[in-house]
This record gives sequence, structure tokens and C-alpha cells, in this order.
Amino acid sequence: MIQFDHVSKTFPDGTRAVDDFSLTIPSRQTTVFVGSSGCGKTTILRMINRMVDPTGGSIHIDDDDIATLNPVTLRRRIGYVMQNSGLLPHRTVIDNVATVPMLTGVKKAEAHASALELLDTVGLDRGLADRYPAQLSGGQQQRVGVARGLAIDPNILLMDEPFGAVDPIVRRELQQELLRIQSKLAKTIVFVTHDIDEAFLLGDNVVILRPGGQIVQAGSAEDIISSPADDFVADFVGANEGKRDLTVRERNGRRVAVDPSGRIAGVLRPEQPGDA
Ligand SMILES: Nc1ncnc2c1ncn2[C@@H]1O[C@H](COP(=O)(O)OP(=O)(O)OP(=O)(O)O)[C@@H](O)[C@H]1O
Repeated sequence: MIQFDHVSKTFPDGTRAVDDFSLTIPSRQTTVFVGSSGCGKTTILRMINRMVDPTGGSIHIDDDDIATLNPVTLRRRIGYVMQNSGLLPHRTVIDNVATVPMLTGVKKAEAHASALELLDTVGLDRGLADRYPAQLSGGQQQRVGVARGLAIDPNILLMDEPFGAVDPIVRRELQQELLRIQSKLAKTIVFVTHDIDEAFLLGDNVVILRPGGQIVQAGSAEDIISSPADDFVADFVGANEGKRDLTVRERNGRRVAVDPSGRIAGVLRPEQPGDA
């Protein structure tokens, strides 16, 4: 569990990026921060591994107040994946994945063996292990970034717009891969995006933010779509323009749901025990 209590961040130039932010992030689930540019998402995320320190309030990971922990040690036990993969350009794929475990004392042979397994986990061919980042596609680079984030087997994985720079088709593949990985590994993932559809797809919990890190609404996709807290949220999720509306129509004796563009979204059937 990660707990923010009345956390604020004012940068040295006077910018108040986060103002009195309180939230409990549950373990082993994916929590997504979503909001427009500059609303404080990255600042909040980076406070979890002390890349940014708050100027007010406190953050606990389980029972530890992170202000009392050594930032370098803390960072080595939290995975971090960012938008442009952040790979070291002069190191091969395998070395990029194995570097942090080796810094924490894992022997090279063991770190390399684990790194190869991680390439399998993220859906990358082991044959790419000796390439350099520039010899990979953008999507492959992001997969290496995810493998590197997982290399220390962290409980917490921070992901800052990890799929923001790839094309929509690759983005969808990476999203599905993350869902698959998370169903197996059940990490505490904190994910930042400005794409509400990505937030609803990936997030067990979705936190919609306004500038200053103000929480407008937090809940499941179902909660937010079915009862947006206010007009800002309704606009943001597209509820006001009817973008989320499905219309029920009869087709060949069956009831089907049709989306706003006229495409069939699915067939309606009664709810059954065991449905998610
Ligand atoms: N080092 C800094 N010094 C001064 N102001 C900063 C600094 N870093 C961020 N800010 C400001 O703090 C606010 C929040 O920035 P942050 O990067 O957290 O937003 P964001 O929601 O992640 O934005 P984006 O989606 O564009 O990445 C913005 O006004 C930004 O300009």
C-alpha cells in the first residue's frame, strides 16, 4: 500500500505542482493517474521513489515513511518505466535489463539468465538480446524498458506514459501485454497517462486529476463512466457527448449493442454467476 497524506510540492521557482494531495494506492492492483498536461501526474509519481521530494505532507509505503529511507536504496527496489524507454544507448538489450540487478550485487551470469527470462515475459525474442537500443523498433524498445523495470522483481512498478510515443496499433499490443503480465505477476503498478481510454483499460483504479494534483474523481472505470462526479469528468470521459453510449437494437431476433459510430459492440445476454 502506498499512502499519500496531505502531500504538496512547490518547486524552487514557486510553481505549486501538487497541492494537498491525499490518496491510498492499494497493493497488487493497477492505479492510473489521468489528467491534462501539467496537472501534476509525473510529480506525484516521482515522489513515490523520491526522484522528487515533497515540500509538505508525508508518503508511506506499507509502514515506512519514505522520507526516512535512503533514496538510492528506495529507487533500487521500485521499478520505473518511462516514455522513451530511457535505455542506455551504448549497452546491449541484455545489459540494459541486467544492469540494476548487478548494481545490487547479483552475479553477471545470474543477472543475464534472469534477463533472458524477462525478455520472454515481455514478449521479446531472445535473439534480440545482443542488439543495441537503436537497432530496435519503438515498441521493442518499450518492451525492453518494461523488462528492465521488472528486473529487480519489484513490488512496485512506476510507469510514466510508457506507451505514449508508439503508434496506436503497437500501443494496443503493449497494453494487452501489460494486462497479461499483471494478471500473472500482480505488482502494485502506478501508471500515468493522458489517455482516458488507456486509463479505463488498464486501471483497477482510475484517478482523474486537475491542475495542482487535485483529485476530481477516483474509482473504477465502471464507477466513473456510470456516475461521473461533475461536468468536468463527464466531458473528460466523453459521457457528455454520448461517446460512451451504447444503443440496444434488435438484429435477427437477438439484442445487440451498437456504439456511437454504428459498429456492433456485442450481443446482449442475461448476467450469469461467475461473470466479472
Ligand atoms: N522542476 C520543475 N520546476 C518547476 N516547475 C516544474 C518542475 N517540474 C514540473 N513543474 C511544473 O509542475 C506542474 C506539474 O508538472 P508535471 O510534470 O507533474 O505534470 P504532468 O501532469 O505530468 O504533465 P505532462 O502530462 O505534460 O507530463 C507543471 O506546471 C510543470 O510545469
